[in-house]
Formats: sequence, C-alpha cells, structure tokens
Amino acid sequence: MCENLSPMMQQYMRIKEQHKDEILFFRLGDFYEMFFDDALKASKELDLTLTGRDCGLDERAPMCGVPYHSCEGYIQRLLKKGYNVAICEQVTEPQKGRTLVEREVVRIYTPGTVLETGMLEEGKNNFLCSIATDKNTAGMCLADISTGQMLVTQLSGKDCQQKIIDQLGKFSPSEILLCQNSLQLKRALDDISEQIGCQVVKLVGDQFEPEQNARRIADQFGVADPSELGLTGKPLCSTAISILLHYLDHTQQKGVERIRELTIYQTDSYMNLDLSSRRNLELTETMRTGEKRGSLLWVLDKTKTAMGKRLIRSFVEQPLTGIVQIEKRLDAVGQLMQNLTARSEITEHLQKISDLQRLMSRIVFGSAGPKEVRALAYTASQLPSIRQSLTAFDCDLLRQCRDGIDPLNDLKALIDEAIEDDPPVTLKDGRVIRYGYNPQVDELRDLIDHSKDILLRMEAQVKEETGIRNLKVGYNKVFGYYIEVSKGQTDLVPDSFIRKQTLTNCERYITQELKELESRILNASDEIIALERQLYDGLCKKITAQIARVEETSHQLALLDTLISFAAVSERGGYVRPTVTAGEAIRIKDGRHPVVEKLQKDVPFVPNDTLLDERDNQIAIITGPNMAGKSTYMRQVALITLMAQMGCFVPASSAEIGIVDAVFTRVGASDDLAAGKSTFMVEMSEVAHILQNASRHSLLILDEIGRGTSTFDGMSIARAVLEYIGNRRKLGAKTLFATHYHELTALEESFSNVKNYNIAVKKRGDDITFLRRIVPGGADESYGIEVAKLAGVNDFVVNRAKEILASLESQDQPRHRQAAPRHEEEQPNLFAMSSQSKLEERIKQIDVNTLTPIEALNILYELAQMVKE
Ligand SMILES: Nc1ncnc2c1ncn2[C@@H]1O[C@H](COP(=O)(O)OP(=O)(O)OP(=O)(O)O)[C@@H](O)[C@H]1O
Repeated sequence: MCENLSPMMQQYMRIKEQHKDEILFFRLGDFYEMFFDDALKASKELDLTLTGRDCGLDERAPMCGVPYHSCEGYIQRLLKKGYNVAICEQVTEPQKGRTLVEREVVRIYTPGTVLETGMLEEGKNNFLCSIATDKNTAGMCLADISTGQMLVTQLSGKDCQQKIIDQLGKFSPSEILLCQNSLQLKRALDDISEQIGCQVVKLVGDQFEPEQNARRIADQFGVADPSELGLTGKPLCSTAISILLHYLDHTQQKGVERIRELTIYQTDSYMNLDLSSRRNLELTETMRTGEKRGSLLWVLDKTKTAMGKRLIRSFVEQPLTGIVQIEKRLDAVGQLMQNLTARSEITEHLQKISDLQRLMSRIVFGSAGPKEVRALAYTASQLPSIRQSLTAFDCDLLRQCRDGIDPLNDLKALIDEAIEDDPPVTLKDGRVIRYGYNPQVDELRDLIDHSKDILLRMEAQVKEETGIRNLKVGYNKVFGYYIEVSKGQTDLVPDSFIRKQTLTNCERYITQELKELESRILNASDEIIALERQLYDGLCKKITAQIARVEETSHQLALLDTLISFAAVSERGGYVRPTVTAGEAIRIKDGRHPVVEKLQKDVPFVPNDTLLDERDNQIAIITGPNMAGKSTYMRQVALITLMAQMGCFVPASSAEIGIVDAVFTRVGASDDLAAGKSTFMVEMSEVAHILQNASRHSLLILDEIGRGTSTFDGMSIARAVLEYIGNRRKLGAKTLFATHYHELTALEESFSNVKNYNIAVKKRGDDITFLRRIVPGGADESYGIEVAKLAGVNDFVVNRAKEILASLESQDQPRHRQAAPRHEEEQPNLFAMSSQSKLEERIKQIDVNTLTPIEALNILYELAQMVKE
C-alpha cells in the first residue's frame, strides 16, 4: 500500500482489499462515499457526479457519494445491475485526540439478502436459494431473511434438473447459489433466470464437509443433532442448508438468527405445476404484460395485510393435493362467507395491522425505527378484537387461527410504557423514550427543556446564599456561563467564586457548581440520545426474545387474511363450494373463467359445462372457429380445478373435482424463444416434457398441438400424441385438446374414451356470431375467412381467399376445412379408415402378454362390437 496515502485512505484500501467483488460504500458523515474504480462504476450506473478527494497522492482520488438516509434506492439499482454492495460503517464514535474513527464492513447487500421494506416488493417473498446436486438427486434450500422463513426439499429422478426448474418457477428466488461442481445446472439456470425472476446465479465454493454441515445446522436451529430436524437420509439437503447459512454468515453480520425454523417441504403435498403451465395459466402475472392485473391472483387477492398478500400468492402457486387440508380450507371459507358481520369486523382490524414478519426481522437485525416498534404495539392492540370475532366460527382452521393469535399484551404494555405515542422516525431525532420510563432520561430532558428555569433557580439560590441582590447568571461564547456581580457588591463575593473577567461596572465569575451545570446542559442532548438508544436497544432485545410468539401470530393472521380474501371473492363472484374427491372425475356445471369474467364487465360471460374422467370422457377434442372461446374454456377448467385444490370456492353452479396431481398445459406459441429454439421446437420440447411427466391423475390442456409445422406433419403428431394419452397403459390422463385439424374428430369413432365438442357459432350469410356455448360434436366449419373479415382484413383479400378455398375444395385435396366425416365412404380424408383397417389397427394395439383375463374379455367384446357395426 502506498505510504503517501492519507491515514483514512489507507484504512479504505485495507478494507477494499477484503471486498474486491463488491462496491464499497464507505461511510463519511452523512454520506456513503465510493472511491477509485468503485466511484467510476457507481457514477456511471447511478448517474452520480464524479468529484475528486485529496488522498495524499499527486492526483485526487475519483470519488462520488450518496446520502446515507436515501441510500436504499441506489443500492437496489446496483443490485439490479448485477453488483453487490458492501456497507462500511464507523464503528467507533469520533473522539477528541483520535483522528481516525474505526470502520468495518457491517453488511453485504446481495439480491437475496435484502430485508429493507423499501427495497422489497410488497406481497412477494424475497428468497435466497441454494442447490446441492449429485447425479440424479438435489437438495434445495430457500430462505427469506426478511420473514425468517426457511424451506428445504429433496428432488430426485432422471429429470431432476427439470424438477429443480419447476420448483424455482414456483418460488422465484432472487438469487441462486450453486456448488462449484454444478456448472451444467448453472448454464441451464442462466438461460431461464429471467423467466423465474432470478437476478443472479452464483457458484459458491465446494461441497462442505458433512460434519461441518451438521454442526452449523445444529447451531442455527438449536438442536443437538440435525436428525431432530428430519434431515436423516437427506445429505444434499444438509449441504444446501449449509451453503445458504455460510453465505449468510459471510454477507450478514447480524440477523442470521432470525431464521429459527426449518420446514421440510414435501413436493407431493402440492400440485405439480411446471414453469410453462404457471405462465400459460397466468397464475400470478399475465404473459403479455407481466403484470398482476389480469392474473388469477389479481382476482383472488383481496387481502388486507402484507403477510396475507405473500401467503395468498403461495396458495395460488401451490394448490394442494391432500383432501383433508383442502376441505379444512373450504370449511373455513364457507363459514366466513356465511357470517358477514364477524368477517367485516375482522377485516376492519386486519386493515390496521403491520407486516409483523418483516417488522420482526428488522427488530432482530437492529434496523427497525421507533415508529416501526410503535406499529407493533398498535398491531397488538387489534389482536384481542380479532380473537373475539373469531369465536363466532366453529371449524378447524379458524379455531387454529384464534388459538394461534397471541394478543401480545405484554409486548404492547412494554412498548406503551417505553415509547412515545408518536415517536420520530429515527433515534437521532430524540424524544423516543416516554417521559416517566427512565429517571435519567427525564432529568436530561428536563435539563434541556428547562435550562433557562434551572439557571434562574440557581441565580435565586446564589443570591439568597450570598446576599448579593443584583447578581445575574449570563452566558458568553468565551467562557460559557458566568455570574455577574456589580462593582458595589463585590465584597460579598464568597471565596468559592473564581474571577474570570473585569468590566467597567462589574466583575464576572464562575463557580464549580455553575461549570458542572453548564457541561450537563451542553452535553444533555448527546447524552440523552445515547441513553435513549441504549434503552431502545434493550426494549428491542426484550421483543426479540418473544419472536416465536410474534411469528406464530403473524402466521395465523396471514392465514386468516387469505381465507377471508377467498370468502370475499367467492361471495362477490357467486362462487360455489366444490366437492373435492379422491375420484377421477371433473364435473363442472356452468363453469366460468374467473379472470375473463371479471375483465369483460360489459359482455356477459357464457357459462359452460365440463365432464372429464379417466374412462369414457378422458379426452375432449374441442373444435371451433378462431375466437370462439376454445382457449378460454380450457383454461377455465384448469383454473377451476386449481382454485378448488387451493381451498377456494369456484365460479360455477356446481363442481365436483377429483384431485389431480398435476396440470400440464401446452398453449399457443411460446413468445420468448429462449436458447435459440424455434417455435415448433419449443412446442415439441413442451410436449415431450408433458408426456414424460404427466400421470393418469394429471389434467392436460393442449391447445393446437402440431400447429407449428406442415399440416400433415402437424396432424400426424397431434393424432399420435392423442393416441398415446388415450392409451391407459401409456398415460390415460384427462385431457382437453383444442384443434383446428377437424380430421382429428374422427378419433371419437375409434376410441371410446374420446369425445368431440365444439364451440357453437351462428352463421348468417357471410357473418358469424359467437355463441360461446360448448356443445357435443365436431365443428362443421373453420370460419377462418369469416373471422378474418371480422378482424378487419380488407374485402379484396377476403374475397380472393374465398375463391382460393373454393378451388382447393373442388380439387381432391384433404379437406382441412370440413368437419370430420361421420361416414368415411362419403368424405374420405387423411384419418378416415375402413372398418377392416380399424379392426386391424385395434388388434395390432393389443399386447397379449400383459393383458389380464378381464381386460382380454373386454377387448373381445369391443372387437365383436366393431365387427357388428
Ligand atoms: N364463455 C365466454 N363468454 C363470453 N366471452 C367469451 C367466452 N369465451 C371466450 N370469450 C371471449 O372470446 C375471446 C376469444 O376467446 P379465445 O381466445 O378463447 O378463442 P379461441 O377459440 O381460443 O381462439 P383461437 O383459436 O383464435 O386461439 C376471449 O378473449 C373472450 O373475450
């Protein structure tokens, strides 16, 4: 290091040496300053003026800075640009005689370790994620230090990487940490990081030693052995937790203790929704704009608290698969719908409740201001009424809420006693501690507020003691407070007075007592702030000790808020309680699309029925003109199923939902052609993924499979996919399949589990009217040209298209426009088969070696029927 550098700059260089990878925010007074390279980068990224600072060298050090009080926005912008920020604070007070205050890095900001309210998105968790992998197994750990939540899960199987991606799609972590050996995974995650809302994927050191892992985990959660946490047989989970904790240890000096509980996350307790299905179904944001408005969450979220907002988002993203839990939620929603009075009372109180989870993090971290601590007391004051209103209900979950909400009376009393009713934002502003809480604070405040009175009182007292009638206490800048005695009375001045100044008519003195009072008055402001901080820190410690109770209370409040939101939306929307069963059927009467219905207020939504099961109604092939409403209908079925499994009522007049383990969707052209894949390639990768991962208990929504290639190829692929899905021994999943290939409707005749539907339209002359009603049977025409006309395509093109179509139809071309033939002799087409070849085809499908006797009998019966027909 250059010896010519000033001592402060030497200190800076020493610290910067340890933090080469971060932009160093170096605290100087009320500013964070950046120097040298950091200054050049920050001034460019943040549009800051670049100045220079004397540093002892010939050239001034490039410098720029941001105000300490408004640094959050700047830090956030740097994080978004991929930088980390190290905060370097003064850790000793400047003292007389010591020129250099000590400084050290107290915290490193990274995207996944933010906990400042202003830097976090409301209603969304900010997860830091770590992943440890080994061949076909992975351990994944997620932590949100702003709420103290930590989850861990183990994933395994040949498609482990895809499972990781699907889970990441669910949690959208801001930052992902991987072991050095996970290079391949890193590449895959880099490609999709934007889609899952992740700002950075990092490789962080090698696998940790198992023993070291165990020790760190046991320390964190206060157990003797990690097996007590349910981690036995999950070494990769332990590694993932350790990676995350070590990272927090490195980046955060305080607050890691906020993570107190570990939840083992069982993926099969939740419906499997892969990344593209989440996007396609627009669960939390729309595909086109990426906004919440227009998503399912937008319809369902009427929560009043930030905690409720985060929980309802996770309810929407993670529908359940366990009937018992779903029923419990439905019971609660039903009861809340019935008792409007109690519900409104609770809602009113919820509106006044702060984000207790994030508040507690800030208290533990030591960054909560007095107003926030006051907000805790205010929140606590709402709790008894909420508990009281909850007595009106009688069901498991609402009872659990009532029992779990702790009124926190003691904390409220503690805060009420210690903190002023309307304290300032920061401790520095003073007057945080309530009068009467601490005698020393009271005395100092009296001294500050009444220093004049105190001096007058002292003056009177000295007058009386000395008998000097015209004695006065005054103040000047040279020697502070003094006692002034006029010349005529100086003989009465006692020995204890020390003469300081002689004027024409008077003498000025000081006394020991006066000097003491003076230093008390002058120091009182500093002293009171230090004392208030000490008392305030003590109070925060007492609150922190009760964190478990506050945490449980916040969890129950979030749950209550979410259930009330479901109830409010269900009531307003005229939703009904679904019957959730372990059976295989989905029967919906008068189902509606919750979002489209809400968006198009002026056009009445036409309800439609659905019947899907794993037998005769396993596959519904839906045809109909463009714009008829096929996609809307299919998505509506998926959303109603999801809502039921979330524990919410559904937009229908009745609904029976046999639990599905997954919803897979393949909808339209994927607009972002990630990793250089063509539209068709993306489509086929998605189809491959669905066929590989779906089970008989999944729901498949397939919209126009095969559209991205030539007609014959497309039709062949679409039919082959349908045959695969329709074969119970291969897949057998319930499927809604929309297509413009009307030829596919011929499948209904060949397979008993396929049913045709179309969305009805009325044609008058050249004009068509969309009826939006789903009816049995295939569509009779495509009406593509009519829809083009409706969309405003000019007459020339429309008329010419009609001519071309007529000429195509007159030739012996495959008739893509016409509905599937009922009788293949009348309308031969690509997939129409003779009875004989159908029979042959069916016989070829039979795998005699795997048939049970009863299946063999059924097939024999089926063949006999075919021959008869
Ligand atoms: N049941 C309904 N009631 C009222 N309006 C509806 C209904 N279904 C769909 N719509 C309206 O029709 C529009 C078109 O629907 P949708 O996109 O589902 O058609 P589509 O048949 O899938 O079209 P394409 O084949 O061109 O993709 C929707 O945006 C919606 O406004």
